[in-house]
Amino acid sequence: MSGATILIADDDRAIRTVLSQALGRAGYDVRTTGNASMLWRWVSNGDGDLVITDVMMPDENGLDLLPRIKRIRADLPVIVMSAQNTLMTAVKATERGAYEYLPKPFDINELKAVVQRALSRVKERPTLEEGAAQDGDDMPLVGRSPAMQEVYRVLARLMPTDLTVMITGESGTGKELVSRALHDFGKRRNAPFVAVNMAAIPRELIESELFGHEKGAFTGASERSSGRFEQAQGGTLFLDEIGDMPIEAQTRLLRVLQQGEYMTVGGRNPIKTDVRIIAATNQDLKKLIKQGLFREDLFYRLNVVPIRVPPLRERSEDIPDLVRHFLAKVVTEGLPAKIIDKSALDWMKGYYWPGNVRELENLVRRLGALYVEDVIGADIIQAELQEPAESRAENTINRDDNMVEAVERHLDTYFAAHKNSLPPSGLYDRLIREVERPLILKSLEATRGNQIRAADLLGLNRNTLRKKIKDLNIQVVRGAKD
Ligand SMILES: Nc1ncnc2c1ncn2[C@@H]1O[C@H](COP(=O)(O)OP(=O)(O)OP(=O)(O)O)[C@@H](O)[C@H]1O
Repeated sequence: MSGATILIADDDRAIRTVLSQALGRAGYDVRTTGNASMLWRWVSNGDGDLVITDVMMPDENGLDLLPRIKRIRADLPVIVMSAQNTLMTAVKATERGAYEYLPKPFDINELKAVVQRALSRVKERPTLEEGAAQDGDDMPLVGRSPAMQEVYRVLARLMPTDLTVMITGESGTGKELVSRALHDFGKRRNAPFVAVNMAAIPRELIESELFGHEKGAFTGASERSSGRFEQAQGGTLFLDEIGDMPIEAQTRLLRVLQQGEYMTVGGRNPIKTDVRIIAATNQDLKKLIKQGLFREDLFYRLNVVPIRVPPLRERSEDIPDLVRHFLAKVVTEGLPAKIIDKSALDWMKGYYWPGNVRELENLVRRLGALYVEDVIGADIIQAELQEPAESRAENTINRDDNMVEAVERHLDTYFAAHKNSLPPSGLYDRLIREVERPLILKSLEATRGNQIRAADLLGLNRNTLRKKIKDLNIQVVRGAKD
């Protein structure tokens, strides 16, 4: 729709200039203003085919103007750009009827593509009623890094839809929190959110857990029982650790996604279902597909919109905000208030965070519970977390060392870091766990996930190994062919 008129409101002259040049060159008529009142005047006069507005302007917040624009000109697409890059800005912009939300800084070509899309589809997007969004303090997801903003942008676009979503990310990155945000701010928010963790349910019970069972369907089924699909009716079903779903249950799930109905275990009549599915995994599903452990057709049904939650090490700039958030949270749990100083924060930014945000949250809780110091410095953090990412390579066991020497050196550093005090109690278990985890992981790798052979290799009883795998939260890729 070349020749269309675009109205731009931003109090930053440089942005106005860049946008008006780029869009002018693309063949649009562009009008710019530095305040919201001029924009409102143009819109109420019926001018313009599309609006691009900033949020913070000297006379009014662009997000407050948005519902008024939509009330008088519902079809006018509005693109909101903002440097206030929180999930709530993205959610509010979407809820109030923005066509698109672009966190600053953005790529000018991306903006041009959005403008083109908006003008070729001048049609009102479904908007949500207002009132769901809350401000600042209750922010469900903390962090304003570019990596998280991208997540927020996708979330905001998905909220008014029922699309199936697949959330991937390492353990502890916040996948469940993302799925909750999608539900809590989406159109199903008044209906149930039901979360099921595939890894936590015995495999033989998963189908009955999800779809329910009839009385007498199997030994022990003395009563009819409703499944999670029934409990989530009208709402959202969050299928966590989807890679652990047994293949028979996958077939059943695929049928639900294809036909919108399912049968209980032992049941004869199909039951209609209206549930939004959000799946999550920290495994590589493509690898599981190759190994015949995950159905490819189910993968494509679930992977309609993929969201990757980045590991914490890729967004270390979020660490200070997250630390502040967790410090405030532990105070509400009755633990003393602490300050984590800048040297400590800097050190944390260089750490690898294998357990991601969960590890950070647990660390903050430990600091509150175990240390008498009001101000926590880098030495304490270092002792708690052992070693920063950069020094990891130097500190790992030197190939020429024997293990005893390496462990001794490691412990010397650990004790030295505590200077005149002792490390927190529980050292024995902590250290053994640290050795146990890689030992079991490597043994499973060597036996390609075969637990019987791994138990044999380790000289452990099979049940003991199984329990350790569970306790240490180790993901086993099962069934790989030798
Ligand atoms: N961005 C965030 N802001 C605030 N808290 C967060 C954030 N991300 C994660 N958390 C917190 O970290 C912990 C782990 O998050 P969550 O359970 O959502 O991770 P997950 O990726 O689903 O983990 P797993 O794969 O192990 O199930 C939770 O206590 C959650 O509240």
